[in-house]
Amino acid sequence: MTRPHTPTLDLIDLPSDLNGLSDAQLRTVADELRAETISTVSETGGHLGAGLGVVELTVALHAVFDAPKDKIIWDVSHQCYPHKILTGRRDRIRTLRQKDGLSGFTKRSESPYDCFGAAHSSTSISAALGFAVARDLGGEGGDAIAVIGDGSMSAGMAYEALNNAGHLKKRLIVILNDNEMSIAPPVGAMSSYLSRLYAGDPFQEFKAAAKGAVSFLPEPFQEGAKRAKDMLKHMTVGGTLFEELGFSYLGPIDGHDMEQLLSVLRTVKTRATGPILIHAITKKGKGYAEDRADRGHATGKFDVITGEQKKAVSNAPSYTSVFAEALVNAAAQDDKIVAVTAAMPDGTGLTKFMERFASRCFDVGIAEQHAVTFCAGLAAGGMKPFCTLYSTFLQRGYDQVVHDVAIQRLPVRFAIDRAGLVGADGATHAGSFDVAFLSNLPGFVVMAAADEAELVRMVATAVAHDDGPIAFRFPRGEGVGVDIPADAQPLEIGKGRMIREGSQVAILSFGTRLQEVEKACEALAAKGITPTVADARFAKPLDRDMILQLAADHDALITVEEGAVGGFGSHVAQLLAEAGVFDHGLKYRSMVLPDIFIDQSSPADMYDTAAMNAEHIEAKVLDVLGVGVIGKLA
Ligand SMILES: Cc1ncc(C[n+]2csc(CCOP(=O)(O)OP(=O)(O)O)c2C)c(N)n1
Ligand SMILES: CC(=O)[C@@H](O)[C@H](O)COP(=O)(O)O
Ligand SMILES: [Mg+2]
Repeated sequence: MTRPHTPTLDLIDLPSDLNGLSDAQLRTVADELRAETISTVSETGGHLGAGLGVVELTVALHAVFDAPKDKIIWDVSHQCYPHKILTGRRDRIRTLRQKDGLSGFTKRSESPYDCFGAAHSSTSISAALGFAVARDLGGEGGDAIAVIGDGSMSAGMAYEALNNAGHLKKRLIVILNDNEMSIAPPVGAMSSYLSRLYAGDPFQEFKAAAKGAVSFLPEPFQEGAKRAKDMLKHMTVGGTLFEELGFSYLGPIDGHDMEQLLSVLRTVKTRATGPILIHAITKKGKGYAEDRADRGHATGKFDVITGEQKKAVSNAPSYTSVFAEALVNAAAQDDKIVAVTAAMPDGTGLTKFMERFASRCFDVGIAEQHAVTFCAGLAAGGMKPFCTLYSTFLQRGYDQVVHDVAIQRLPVRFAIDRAGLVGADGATHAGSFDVAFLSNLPGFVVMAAADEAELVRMVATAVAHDDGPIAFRFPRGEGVGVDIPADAQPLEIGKGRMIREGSQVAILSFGTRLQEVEKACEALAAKGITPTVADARFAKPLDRDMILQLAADHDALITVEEGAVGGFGSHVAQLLAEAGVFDHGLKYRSMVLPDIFIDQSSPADMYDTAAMNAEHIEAKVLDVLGVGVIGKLA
């Protein structure tokens, strides 16, 4: 594609290069930065809308503040592409989200301008407050500035931070980037409250004008401050929730109006003493995707002129859609089934459920902790809640899983999407830990689907299981293309299944690595080795009989799972050890994700890094049998 013409942006390598530019030139930088962002994401895919919404804010922040001394902390940081372009990474920006390329999020190891890494939401105010306190205690840094979206303001952590900041009264700047969008349209009373703060005509008719803001302003010692004063006369001041929490509230301001932004930020920089919240109104997807339903939140590669996305042809339905359809079908039969998502109705497939059973589907906003305990309450109240979260985001609700669900043995059904390595979102989004952190909880049932037919069976199993918490996990992306049972029956709890009988070595798979195991077996067959293969289905309770029989019948047993150490394989090892099987010479190997955070790439490549693809399984079999190890894997 033709790269956009960016003569002014070409002058900028680092934020300090913005210093000599006039305000008019900064406006031009913003326009060119927007074009460069669109052009980049058209080649890489990724999070487009959020970045487009903060282009002006990014330029203004870097023009007014002095990063990396001043700490600019991007919440979630899916909006950080313009920031990366301005902070010495423009030459690599088209490697975004690719193997060995730039991360799609801020990452401390990538640049000193990424002072705090993120990808999960609502951490920025806490981190900024930490920087502010460190600074005041003699640590490094100047100003601490958190930029947080309206969607991310739904999470409890943001309020924990505001509460603490309002009390500590440190100089701290929070910019609330309010675009009235999360990934989906925002939900909740707080979202309505923010909208009320600028109800009507956002930037013209603000009644409760000058009082607080004017006292906050400097004498008009420069042009910018004069403009700021004129503007702030029209702002809503006084009585906001943020002020009650101890913040000065400035806003709402037009987050695309460079003049307003520069004026307000310069004023704040000069005058702020305590915590201050600037409420900026922006449009997600500004300048390219603002009219789309999703505002261009995330996209594949696309043609800039037509907007058409270059989609890979898929042969099988995604696991997510198979899950969603199975749940909708189950809910049609059972009116006790309810579904909960934490701001990911599309990502989890629950949109379908919402359309069909609106009163039984709840988008609670970005609030995983609440989602879990809300489900606990629903279960205690006699419903059958499906708490539908990505593995990585369930991490945030762990105490709730333990304290509110497991200890009370409440039958919350956890549908865990994005299990295992997810690809371009990288380490922050990998679903690596759920098997480990759920399987150690007394009374939990933990399942992993080997394919989409199994997933449907696990939905049926979860519906039927009223005896305590139950979880099933499945990966991002397409299924295998197997037939899906029309009338899936619940599985017997704690029973695995034999896939094929062989000899010498048994491979016990948990989850979708089963396809890689099958491929490995084909390669091994050519070498005259025919492993037994079983699908464990359950990490908890384990199929003790099957596992002990496999151990008795083979020289070696290998477990394979898409999770970190401490999960399925560790439980199998514990069983074998306790049963004294090792005393009789069984060779045991456990293939788990390695003890590193794996950076973004394709899932297949990430599993290659993890040494968990078919060739690695084949090598493991050869190794454990002492047959010799193949080529590059030696
Ligand atoms: C804890 C957590 N839950 C869910 C997500 C998925 N997620 C990423 S961005 C996003 C929406 C954020 O909305 P907002 O903060 O308003 O930013 P915007 O995209 O509108 O700029 C969500 C739900 C996440 N990153 N972290
Ligand atoms: C930034 C974020 O957390 C989400 O946008 C995430 O990238 C979505 O991932 P999926 O594409 O797997 O739904
Ligand atoms: Mg938003």
